[in-house]
Amino acid sequence: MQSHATLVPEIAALLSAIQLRCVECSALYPPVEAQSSSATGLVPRYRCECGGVLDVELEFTLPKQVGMQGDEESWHLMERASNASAVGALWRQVFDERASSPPIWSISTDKLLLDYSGVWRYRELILPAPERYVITRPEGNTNLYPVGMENCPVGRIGHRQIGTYAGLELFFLKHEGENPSGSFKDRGMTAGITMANMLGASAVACASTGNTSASLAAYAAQAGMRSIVFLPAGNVAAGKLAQTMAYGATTVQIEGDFDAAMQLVEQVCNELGIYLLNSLNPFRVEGQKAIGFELLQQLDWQAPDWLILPAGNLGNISAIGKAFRQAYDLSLITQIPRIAAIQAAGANPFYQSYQQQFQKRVSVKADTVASAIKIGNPVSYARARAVIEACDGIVAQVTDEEILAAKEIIDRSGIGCEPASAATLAGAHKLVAEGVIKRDERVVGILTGNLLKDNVTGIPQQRNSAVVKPNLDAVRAMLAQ
Ligand SMILES: N[C@@H](CCOP(=O)(O)O)C(=O)O
Repeated sequence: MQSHATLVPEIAALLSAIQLRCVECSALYPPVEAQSSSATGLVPRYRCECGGVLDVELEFTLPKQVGMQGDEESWHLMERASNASAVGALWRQVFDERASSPPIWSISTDKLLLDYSGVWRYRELILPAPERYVITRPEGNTNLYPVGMENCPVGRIGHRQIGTYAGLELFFLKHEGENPSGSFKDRGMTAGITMANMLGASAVACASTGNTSASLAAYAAQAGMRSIVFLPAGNVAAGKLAQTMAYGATTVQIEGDFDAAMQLVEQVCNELGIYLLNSLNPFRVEGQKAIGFELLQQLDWQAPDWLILPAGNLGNISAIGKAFRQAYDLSLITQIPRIAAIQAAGANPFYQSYQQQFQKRVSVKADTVASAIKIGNPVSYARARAVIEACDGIVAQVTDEEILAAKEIIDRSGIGCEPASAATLAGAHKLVAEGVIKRDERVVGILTGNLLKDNVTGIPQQRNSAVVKPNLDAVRAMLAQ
C-alpha cells in the first residue's frame, strides 16, 4: 500500500470525512492509520481495540446538479429543509434520474458509467469515491420477480408456484445471483476493491465458502491486483472453486472449516499488509447496502412489510438493515421493513442466540448442504443483532430437507438458485404457515446466488435422464412412458 504521505489529496480528504464506529463500544476510528512500524506506512482498521466490528459513518450530501433551478443559496436552503418529505423527494429524484437509462450501456455515452451500476447509482450513500478510482463491471440491476399468488402476471404461471408454496399473495424475489460473478458479493466487492484501489493496495485476500472468493478474484483481476483466497478444503462447490481459480486467485485450501479460514485470513492480512475483503471490512458492507436501495427503488420506494434472506456470515442482514434505516432517515421511504433472517438448522448460531433474546453469543460446528451459509461463528453477529432488534425482525431456522424442497420449487419455476438461497423460500413457507407473516403482507425475498454455483446439490443428475436411440420411434416410446 502507499504510505499515508503519498495518498493523493482528494483521497486523503475523502477518508477524513469517514469514521468507523465500533458496533460494541461505540469507539471511533479513522479508516486508515499511519504507522511507522508498518512496511507500508498505512494500516487499514478492521476491528476496534475491544475486538468489536466497525461500521462506516459518513454524512450524506445531495449532489447539486439535480432538480435545482435556483442559485446556490436556495440549494442549501432546500438541502436543510425542515420538510423531510421534500428532502426525500430530492433524493428519489437523483436516483430515479440515474436509473432512467436502461441497464445496458454504450461506451460512447457521455452519461457517467457509475449511473449504470446498481451500486454506484447510490454512491452518495455508499462511498463517494472519485470516478477514476472506481472498479465496476457494472454490477447490480438484478431482477425483482413478482411471484406471489396475486401479483404474478399470467405470463409467469410457472413463477406463481413459488407464491403458492410460500402462501403469499404479494411476493417478490430479488435474484442477486444475476450479478456479474453470480452472487450478491459483487455489490460489496466493487466498494471494497475501490477502497483498496484508493489506498494503493496491490494484493487483496478473503476467506470464503466460494462466492466471496469468486467475486474477489474477478474484481481483483479487473483491477490488476493479486488475489489470495483461503477456502475450507473439500467444502467449496465446484462452480465456485472453478470461477475463483479461472479468475487467477492464489487458492489456499486449509484443513479446517470456514470459521478457521476466517480467523487465519484476518491474521495473515494484518501481519502481511494484504487488504482484507471479507465483510469484516466495513466498506464491503457499505456496497451490499445497494441491494436494499435497489429493491426499494424497484418498488417505487414503497417499502415492503418484510424482507426474508438467508443468514450465514450475517453481512447481508447488516447491510440491508442499515440501508433500510438510512432510506427511512432520508425520507426515501416511510416505513422500515421487518427482516426475517433464515438459518440452516445445522448452522444456526444466530438463531440460537435469538432464542435466548441475544443474551449470549453462540457459536456452533456448522453442518448443512447449503455450503454458502455453513458458518458457525458469523463475523457480523453484532451488526446483525442490532438490525434485528431495531426493525423488530426475527430469526428462524429450516432443515436441509426444507431447503432442498424449496430449491426444487424455485428451480422448476425457471428461476433457479443455489441451495443457500432457497432458505429464503423455505423460511417464507414456514413463517406464513406459523402465522408470523400474514398471507396478504408485501414480502421481498433475496436469492443470493446463481443455480450454476453448485451443480450437484439438489439437482437431478444426468445419469437419471433417458438415453434413447436417435430415431423418432424411440423418442415416441420414451415420451409415452
Ligand atoms: N458465504 C460467504 C462467506 C464469507 O462471507 P463474507 O461475508 O465475508 O463475504 C462466501 O461466499 O464466502
